[in-house]
Amino acid sequence: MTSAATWTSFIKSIASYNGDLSSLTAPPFILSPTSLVEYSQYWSEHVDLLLEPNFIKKIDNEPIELTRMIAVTKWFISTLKSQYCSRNETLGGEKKPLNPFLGEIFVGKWDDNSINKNLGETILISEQVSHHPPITAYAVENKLNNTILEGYNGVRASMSSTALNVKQFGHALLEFRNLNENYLITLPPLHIEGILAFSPFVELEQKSIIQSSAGYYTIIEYTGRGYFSGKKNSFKARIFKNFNDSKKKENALYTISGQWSEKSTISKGSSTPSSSKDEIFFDALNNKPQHLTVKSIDDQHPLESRKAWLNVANAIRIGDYDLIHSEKSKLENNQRDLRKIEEKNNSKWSRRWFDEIDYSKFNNNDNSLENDIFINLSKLAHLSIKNVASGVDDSSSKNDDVDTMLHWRFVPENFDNETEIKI
Ligand SMILES: CCC(=O)OC[C@H](C)CC[C@H]1O[C@H]2C[C@H]3[C@@H]4CC=C5C[C@@H](O)CC[C@]5(C)[C@H]4CC[C@]3(C)[C@H]2[C@@H]1C
Repeated sequence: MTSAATWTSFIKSIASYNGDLSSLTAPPFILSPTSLVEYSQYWSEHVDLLLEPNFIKKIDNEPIELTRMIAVTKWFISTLKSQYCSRNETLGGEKKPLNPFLGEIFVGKWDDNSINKNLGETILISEQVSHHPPITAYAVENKLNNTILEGYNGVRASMSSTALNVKQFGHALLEFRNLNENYLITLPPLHIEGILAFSPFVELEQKSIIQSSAGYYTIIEYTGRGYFSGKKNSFKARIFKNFNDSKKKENALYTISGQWSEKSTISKGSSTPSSSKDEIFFDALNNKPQHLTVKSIDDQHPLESRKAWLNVANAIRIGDYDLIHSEKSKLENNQRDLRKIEEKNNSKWSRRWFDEIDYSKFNNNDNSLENDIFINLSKLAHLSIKNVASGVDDSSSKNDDVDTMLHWRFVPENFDNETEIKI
């Protein structure tokens, strides 16, 4: 069967599809040899921008916290091309990632000489903390500058007539511990366009926010081709003094607009910057991503993603469907056996470097609440702390049918005490 015919039959098979993406058996040519647990690296392919707020000096008539919020917004915009376009660049289009098994890990580092900015070593720690539903937790840590980004991500998907709609769950927390300043970052919904046209690609939609502990609040609105801007991967970001000011666009202190996969410009105030006369904010075409260094497969632990999936990834690369199926089945059967043993022993897989924190246990008079940066930043941004889709505000009716408040948190001492896995 030609791949176009296979693709058409595949599209028919998912027409009435809703829910867990991993249950899809996609044809081999749409499969990526990379596991979803590796996608955490896309948060830090511009390490210099991630760490920049540590080096900002106060400029005249502007609070330094505002200058830092502009820098954090620039770093966040710089992550989007890697997050959502890297498969187009390397594989010719969006692909279906390998579905990580419970406990699958991915570690790597951006060492000094790769970015030669005397920033010190930055490490990536990523762990599949849940298989049903798939949830990846991650941390990016730079000890020299006492800076850490941690977060987790889960997705829920549904098919419309022409696109796959994806809601993201989770959030990211960026902590500058030398500055005693931190940020909450929410994740935008997205949809996969071009599925019927047999060349799928991601387009972001609606909005995501960045909330600073200093009060500053950035809202980023996404549009794509066919919207008023007409260009794919478009966005408009507005930086406000705080959440309440964001109710009126004219309160914006800065406005940034353009394409997150190409160029964007920035101007003071609430007017939309023009690409001609205003200052370039970020140019994704001329800022190549900094790729992290990963140990060779021989030096990897069996739980490390590229070692665990090696045979499946090689089968995908040669497009041998039967071999993909047989190698994948070996790995999945091994996982099923592990779960059966755990069930028999009434034990469960222990997460290595992350803990699931139940925030519903904290009540308002519990003193451990005020030091939790997620609680404080969510309050400033008026965001729900329930397990609703990322960025849902605390007054939304979407909260009514969700009660749980379970969020994954990095446990640095677990990683510091790690003996088996080397970066
Ligand atoms: C639905 C039919 C089907 O399987 O078609 C295959 C198509 C390639 C579309 C489905 C897959 O598209 C992939 C895109 C993936 C997202 C890309 C980037 C990110 C950001 C990262 O920080 C977190 C994960 C996330 C949201 C990926 C989640 C999984 C996505 C949607 C893949 C789809 C299975």
